[in-house]
Amino acid sequence: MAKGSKHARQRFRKWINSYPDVSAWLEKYGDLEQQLDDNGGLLKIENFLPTFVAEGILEMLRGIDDKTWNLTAAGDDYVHNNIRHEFLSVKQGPPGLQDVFRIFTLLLPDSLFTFSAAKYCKAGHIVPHDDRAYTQVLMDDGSMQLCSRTIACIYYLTHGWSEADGGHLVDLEAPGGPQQHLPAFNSVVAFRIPRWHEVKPVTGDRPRYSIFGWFLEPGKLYELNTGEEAPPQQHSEAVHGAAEPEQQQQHAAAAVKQKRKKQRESVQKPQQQAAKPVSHASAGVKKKRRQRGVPPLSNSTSEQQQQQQQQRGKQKRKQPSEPVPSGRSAGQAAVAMKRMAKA
Ligand SMILES: O=C(O)CCC(=O)C(=O)O
Ligand SMILES: [Fe+2]
Repeated sequence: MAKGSKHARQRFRKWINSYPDVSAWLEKYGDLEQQLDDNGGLLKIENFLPTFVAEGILEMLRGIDDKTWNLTAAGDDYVHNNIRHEFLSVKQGPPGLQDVFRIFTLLLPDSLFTFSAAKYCKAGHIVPHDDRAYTQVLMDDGSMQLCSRTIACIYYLTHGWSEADGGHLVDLEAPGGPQQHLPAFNSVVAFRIPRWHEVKPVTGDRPRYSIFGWFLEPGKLYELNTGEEAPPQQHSEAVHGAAEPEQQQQHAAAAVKQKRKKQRESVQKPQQQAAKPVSHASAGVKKKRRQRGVPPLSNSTSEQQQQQQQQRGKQKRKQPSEPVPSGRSAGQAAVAMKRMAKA
């Protein structure tokens, strides 16, 4: 989008607020969960949005001033289960940012979610982690629902990102060994959680912009990482970029699929029961949510809950990258989108 072009900005705003346009565009990507299953749990999509939309989002993120970006960082104190990371993030941000997040929510319209924008400056990074974490969600009926992250989704926005700029997302569970993904402009990576990965330090001077977030499911779907678990053995120093022989790749993909299926089956049943005491949402509400097809419930997080969450984070920090939940709910955006659909 030409800088300062009012027309381009209007076109961008109109598109992100048009349910028919957004949903028609996303339709070509099919069912996200199915795609993940068909691709060994991780999916990469180039040219994810129309270029003028990607440009519009980038312009919005570039326009966020330094005061608004929050530093998200932790040292390497593994005793307290911290995970080294450092980058800037924003959950509320400028008007329109929620509209941007809403686009991504439509990849899984009936799921709860939480999205933020990120800016990694030079040296910004996250060490290996697997994204397991719980998030308190305030439901429409005023109850709190403890949710687990189930799918991660990251959308990259910096133009002309090259190998020399660093900041690669490294998939540490790729079938053939660690696989680097260049955070290329207008590309998306989504993967099922847990999955070990890291963000290599940004080495160039240009910021690495992204939208990142998670889809959430009610309940404790897994145990949290105690900090003792290590990332999968890195087979070699070299990171795999080249394709494996086809047969080997298929075997590996099948093995990952099988492993994921087993993981999901084994964690869901017992953990959902374990989640009951923390969930105040009515059984009916939960059932409906599980059946999908019912608009997600809003989940704005109150001040008090934010504090509790911060406190918990201090005591037992599990994952690096989720900023303190802000008032904006997981479900609200999708609900708003549904309203748009009716309009
Ligand atoms: O930005 C990325 O490539 C990944 C970010 C990430 O792993 C996280 O926020 O947990
Ligand atoms: Fe992550």
